[in-house]
Amino acid sequence: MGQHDMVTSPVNGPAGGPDRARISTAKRRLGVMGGTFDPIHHGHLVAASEVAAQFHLDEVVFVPTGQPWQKTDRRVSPAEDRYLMTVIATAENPQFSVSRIDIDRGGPTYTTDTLRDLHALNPDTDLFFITGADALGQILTWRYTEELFSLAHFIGVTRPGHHLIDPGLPEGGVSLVEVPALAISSTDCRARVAAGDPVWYLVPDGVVRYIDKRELYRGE
Ligand SMILES: Nc1ncnc2c1ncn2[C@@H]1O[C@H](COP(=O)(O)OP(=O)(O)OP(=O)(O)O)[C@@H](O)[C@H]1O
Ligand SMILES: O=C(O)c1ccc[n+]([C@@H]2O[C@H](COP(=O)([O-])O)[C@@H](O)[C@H]2O)c1
Repeated sequence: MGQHDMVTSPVNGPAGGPDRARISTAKRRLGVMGGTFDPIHHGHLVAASEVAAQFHLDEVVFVPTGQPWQKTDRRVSPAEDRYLMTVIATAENPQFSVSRIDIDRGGPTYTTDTLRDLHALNPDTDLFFITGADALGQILTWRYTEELFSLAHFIGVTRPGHHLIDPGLPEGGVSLVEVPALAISSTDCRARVAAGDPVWYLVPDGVVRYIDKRELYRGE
């Protein structure tokens, strides 16, 4: 049996007969939480945790963007800072992991590349790409969408201030899911730090300390 195979509950045979264990070849279910994470905040973490529970995911991998090509109108923190904040934020949850694939690939980050690489690294795995309502609304502007939608099932999650609607993905390609509403954004966190306001409890404690130590977002 391969490492990803799972044994389902045994199916009982006829009364008095032998039990027969039914072996399923169910694929591993990997959630993918892509984001710029500048900084990562509790809105991201709650969305990933809730989707993992609702969709019976085995794991959620957080994938910080390398170069978020649609965010050229703003300063984006170095990838290593965003990566380390993501590692700190997810470290205590054994179901969460972080991947450097988008950072190490170099160049602009396209989710089609992300999902292709994750398939190569994780055979026999179904991918579930998690997006907030705002990102889902923009998905038809992403690159290589003709391949994108065949690589994963997309899960759009509610986000305060944004309407959650299917932007017209191929039939069965997207699920819309309600998650606990946290009106937190990275933009607001950066603005608060720049203004000298606290971000305690908006981001994990370790991320507050990292922002402070690295003097991120000051003077922005
Ligand atoms: N509070 C939230 N609730 C649900 N989903 C969220 C929330 N914040 C972000 N997301 C989703 O998480 C993913 C990554 O988001 P991102 O890293 O760009 O954070 P952000 O808060 O939207 O950042 P910024 O304010 O800098 O644009 C996107 O799919 C986004 O829609
Ligand atoms: O593939 C694309 O062209 C594309 C364009 C914009 C955003 N994305 C992905 O969407 C996720 C959220 O991005 P962002 O910019 O809202 O942090 C992240 O994984 C990005 O790589 C992907």
